[in-house]
Amino acid sequence: MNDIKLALLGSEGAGKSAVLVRFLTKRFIGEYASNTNSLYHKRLSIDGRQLNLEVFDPCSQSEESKCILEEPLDWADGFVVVYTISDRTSFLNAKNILAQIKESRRETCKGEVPICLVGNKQDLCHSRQVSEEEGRSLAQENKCLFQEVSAAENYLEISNLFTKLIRHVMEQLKHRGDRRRYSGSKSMAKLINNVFGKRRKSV
Ligand SMILES: Nc1nc2c(ncn2[C@@H]2O[C@H](COP(=O)(O)OP(=O)(O)OP(=O)(O)O)[C@@H](O)[C@H]2O)c(=O)[nH]1
Repeated sequence: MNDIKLALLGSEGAGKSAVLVRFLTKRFIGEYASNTNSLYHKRLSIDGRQLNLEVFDPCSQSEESKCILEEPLDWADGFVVVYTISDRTSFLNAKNILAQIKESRRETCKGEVPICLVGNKQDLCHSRQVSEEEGRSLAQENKCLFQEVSAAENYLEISNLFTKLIRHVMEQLKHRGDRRRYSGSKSMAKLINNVFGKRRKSV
């Protein structure tokens, strides 16, 4: 069984939890408790391979989150960076996050870091502040997948995007000798439990 670890990053309220829960459950839930860091678990089968997926969804509101970025950067095999198409600040933040990911992996990751950039809340295109082209260019500059989505309205696009990202992660892991910097005894679950209190979710 392959273990795949993903981290969701992005501005507060960009829709990280909404995008993730849409992928994991096919449902859209309007409001989420956003004052805790969460680690989601799901067993998946992709291309006939059984996978153990763990996804870290940090909250953006806590004091702890101001320093949380470093841990997922080390821990995750791949990243989902979310911004809101109707909020330019969230796009600029996504740009910074992409730069931080690249910087943190410069020495350790020989190939490309599997990342997908997600422009969420496509249903709010009447108040769009970031064009689709800008999103696509940023993704191209950073060699990552890109898709505009609406967690509120769509499942398929989000599902396809996660599937592509997971395939990319599986490819990268095949070529990596140092499969894990965090081994079982120092998993993200433990880190989260130790630092922030136990909060793990299975869906
Ligand atoms: N219209 C619209 N609203 C959305 C969409 N996705 C999320 N929202 C709303 O945006 C708000 C924030 O969504 P969350 O998923 O909690 O965002 P988050 O990035 O996890 O936020 P933090 O946990 O605070 O970091 C909620 O009110 C959601 O209902 C979307 O695709 N369209």
